[in-house]
Amino acid sequence: MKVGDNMQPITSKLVTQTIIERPAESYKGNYGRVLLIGGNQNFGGAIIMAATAATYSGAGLVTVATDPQNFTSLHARLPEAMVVDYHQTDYLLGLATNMDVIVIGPGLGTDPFAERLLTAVLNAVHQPQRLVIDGSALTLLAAHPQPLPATPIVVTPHQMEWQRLSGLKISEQTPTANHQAQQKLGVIAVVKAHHTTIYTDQQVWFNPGGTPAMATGGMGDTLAGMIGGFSGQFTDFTNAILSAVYLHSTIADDLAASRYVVLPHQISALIPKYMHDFSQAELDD
Ligand SMILES: NC(=O)C1=CN([C@@H]2O[C@H](COP(=O)(O)OP(=O)(O)OC[C@H]3O[C@@H](n4cnc5c(N)ncnc54)[C@H](O)[C@@H]3O)[C@@H](O)[C@H]2O)[C@@H](O)CC1
Ligand SMILES: Nc1ncnc2c1ncn2[C@@H]1O[C@H](COP(=O)(O)OP(=O)(O)O)[C@@H](O)[C@H]1O
Ligand SMILES: [Mg+2]
Repeated sequence: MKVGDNMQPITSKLVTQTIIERPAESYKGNYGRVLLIGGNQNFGGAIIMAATAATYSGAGLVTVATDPQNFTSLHARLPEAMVVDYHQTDYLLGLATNMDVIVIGPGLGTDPFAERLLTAVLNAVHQPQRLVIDGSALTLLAAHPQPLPATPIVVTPHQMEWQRLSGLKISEQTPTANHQAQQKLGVIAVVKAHHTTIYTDQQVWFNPGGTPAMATGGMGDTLAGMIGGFSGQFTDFTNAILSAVYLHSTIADDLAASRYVVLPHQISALIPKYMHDFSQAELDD
């Protein structure tokens, strides 16, 4: 990725300013109610990894709407998460309306059920809920374009999902072309790659971190969960997204110093420690 002249790096200072120390007088309701929707019968791991990342990122309350077959395996690793059968659409939409953040797509699949569920959720999301669209939900959106809710939205495609969504072949995905495509979509775009780039209406950012040790299934599901967890806690949506992208690769880079591959759950396990360190770091003047 050629660094365009108008691209800004995400800096540790931005992360330090975003991940602030928690006031003592607070409770879980202050730290975001996050709903994650995905995990069909083949891709249960995706939503488990996303929910794990959201929980370890400090979300106040995490609910997972998934295939019931995943309930036991999810609770085996993440008793903190509440569950709902994503086939119970009316009940799920009732829950969704009280959520601060909704993450949809990890392991969702692209069958007709998934398509109907995505449409139902997109029609139900309302201001000021924050929406993270990842994985299969992006592939579905590209195949079946539909109006997006008027609320803060971020999409987190890898380069092939971005090709589907933007129409830009991977070889054409330059910062300028990506920015134009993002402006047309009217959402924040996190285009994941060796150096992930992030596009908002105002600015193009690039993530200085990243290692090929991250090239393993579940790494993007984990990022989607981190973005969801951060978006439920930090006021500025863009800074929450940028901080999640930066921390995701910073943890991986540190682990990759002594590991050939970094596993998604290894990153999630370290999120609380890294968030602590950034919340304590002195703001360099
Ligand atoms: N353990 C699990 O349950 C996992 C489930 N996953 C879920 O599986 C579903 C499908 O996601 P996938 O990304 O696997 O499948 P996709 O069909 O979206 O993407 C895979 C295809 O895109 C191409 N591709 C992907 N990234 C590329 C890149 N950077 N450059 C060039 N070509 C690229 C691959 O060659 C392949 O043809 C998603 O819902 C995802 O969340 C994956 O996250 C993997 C782990
Ligand atoms: N060579 C690489 N260098 C840096 N980061 C990488 C590399 N390969 C993959 N990643 C990161 O791993 C993640 C892959 O996302 P994705 O393909 O959606 O994974 P998933 O299998 O979870 O869907 C992205 O955050 C991407 O930036
Ligand atoms: Mg993915």
